[in-house]
Amino acid sequence: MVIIRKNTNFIHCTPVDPDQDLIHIDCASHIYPDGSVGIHNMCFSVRKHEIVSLCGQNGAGKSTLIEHLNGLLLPSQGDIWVEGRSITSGERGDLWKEVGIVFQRSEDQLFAPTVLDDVMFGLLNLGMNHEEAEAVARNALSAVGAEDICDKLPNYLSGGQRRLVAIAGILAMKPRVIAMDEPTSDLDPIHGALIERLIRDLRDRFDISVVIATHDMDLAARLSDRVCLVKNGLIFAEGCPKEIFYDTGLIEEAGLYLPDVVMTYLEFCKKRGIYPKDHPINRDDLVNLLVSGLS
Ligand SMILES: Nc1ncnc2c1ncn2[C@@H]1O[C@H](COP(=O)(O)OP(=O)(O)OP(=O)(O)O)[C@@H](O)[C@H]1O
Repeated sequence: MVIIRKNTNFIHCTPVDPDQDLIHIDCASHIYPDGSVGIHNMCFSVRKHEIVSLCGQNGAGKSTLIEHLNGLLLPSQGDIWVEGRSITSGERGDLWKEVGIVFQRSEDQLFAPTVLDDVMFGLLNLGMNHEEAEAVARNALSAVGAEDICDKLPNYLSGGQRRLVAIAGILAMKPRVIAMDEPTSDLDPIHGALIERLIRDLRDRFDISVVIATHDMDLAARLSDRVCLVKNGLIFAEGCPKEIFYDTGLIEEAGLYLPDVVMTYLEFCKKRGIYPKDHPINRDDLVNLLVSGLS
């Protein structure tokens, strides 16, 4: 079911289901010091064992929302609950362990002398001994395919390599939720595919929920359990990819484009004079449909 929210009628919601919602944000507003509106009437939950995408144009409010997930930013009006605990009224000192953020500009995240030191930094801060921290860090680097650059200086890494190291640093901390701002935007296709696989693994093997902010509708369609459309600081619609991406009016309202698979299928149906009743959302779905023959 697609949930539609109107800008004007915000109804504050208390945590809907503390057993399912790892994070629940009920943010009437986030106003930056210069008066810019980052968030306006945003209600958002991260549930257990899911990949959820935030899709919207530049300036829609995706990064602002992501920075609320671990209390880096707080609502000007409203509250955030992490596993049922309000973080504006309670202690938020250890939130960075539970919710890791991989920023769009990964270079802002790396500061240690070597890649390995960087990934070990948070683990040592947690009190892990050096040997154990090194083993965990090497595992995390290997999970993202960056084990061969562990002795390099972060300053000398390419943009894509920095992204991989930043993800490894967060992964090593084993948080409950990882939020990624444009996770594949500066990666080559091989590393992009590796990160895509890793995001699925985070959910399926490590039971970490993943929030992705992206303009890449193909990525969102392939990966997401749930898609949230963001505009003017508000999530104005959310649902599963098949519902959201086959609602062309909603996608247009968000100022986005349809994923390639959806566009191809709709054009194919139009040319054949077929009603588009199936909703393939990734390439495999589409190929299987075409092979089995459309009726
Ligand atoms: N530090 C800041 N100070 C003032 N205004 C800000 C700041 N960061 C973001 N904004 C404003 O808040 C609004 C939402 O920006 P945000 O970065 O969250 O959008 P976004 O959807 O992540 O965009 P993009 O896809 O370009 O990264 C924009 O109007 C932006 O100009």
